[in-house]
Amino acid sequence: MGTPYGKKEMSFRGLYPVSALMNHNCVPNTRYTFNADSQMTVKAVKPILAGSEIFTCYSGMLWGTPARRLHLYTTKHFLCTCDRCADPTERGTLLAALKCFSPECLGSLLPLHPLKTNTAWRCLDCGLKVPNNNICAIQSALGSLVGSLDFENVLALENYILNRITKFVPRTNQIVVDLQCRLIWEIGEAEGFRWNGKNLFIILYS
Ligand SMILES: C[S@@+](CC[C@H](N)C(=O)[O-])C[C@H]1O[C@@H](n2cnc3c(N)ncnc32)[C@H](O)[C@@H]1O
Repeated sequence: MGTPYGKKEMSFRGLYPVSALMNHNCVPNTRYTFNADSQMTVKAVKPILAGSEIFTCYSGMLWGTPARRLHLYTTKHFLCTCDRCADPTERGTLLAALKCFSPECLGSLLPLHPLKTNTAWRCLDCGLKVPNNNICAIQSALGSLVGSLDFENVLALENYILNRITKFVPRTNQIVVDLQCRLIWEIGEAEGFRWNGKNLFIILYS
């Protein structure tokens, strides 16, 4: 367990026999926190009707469907089939979307059948169909790119988001969202850092 970003990440294991009864949903109805004594608190994030199931999320909330499903499969041994996983657009968030491979098209590629692991992907705009192995190659190259980043260099990170990564993926993609969260984290933590009042706004809202 740990905080998602930055130097304050920590790792520990514990036995939580009551909360361990919760099943997973990619749109859970609870969230959990730990205090300094490692006690866990589970809170509802929306009204839960008496008798309905209480869910938690075992995976990254801001990861796209292929990343969440792979993580759940390798760590918890099941393939999630929840409504969010079944929806190619993930409720319009387009977190997994890649830029269309066709040079003239500005559209986004999304999985055609997200519950099938080897699904082809299709452009929402031009309809171009791309086989799953091409998509995996791009995803792995993007993972290596992000792995080489220095997350503590705030200006380099901002420049990277504005000028480099968004050449390859749409701004909705989980990598851009994750980098934005890291940037916010770093700005909040950086000693004496002064926000110029412009760039972050552009990153977050353009
Ligand atoms: C921590 S246990 C959850 C409680 C468990 N269902 C029980 O009855 O004790 C985690 C396991 O529950 C199952 N599980 C949880 N959420 C699931 C889901 N959305 N779909 C399929 N299996 C799930 C998986 O086998 C997973 O490894």
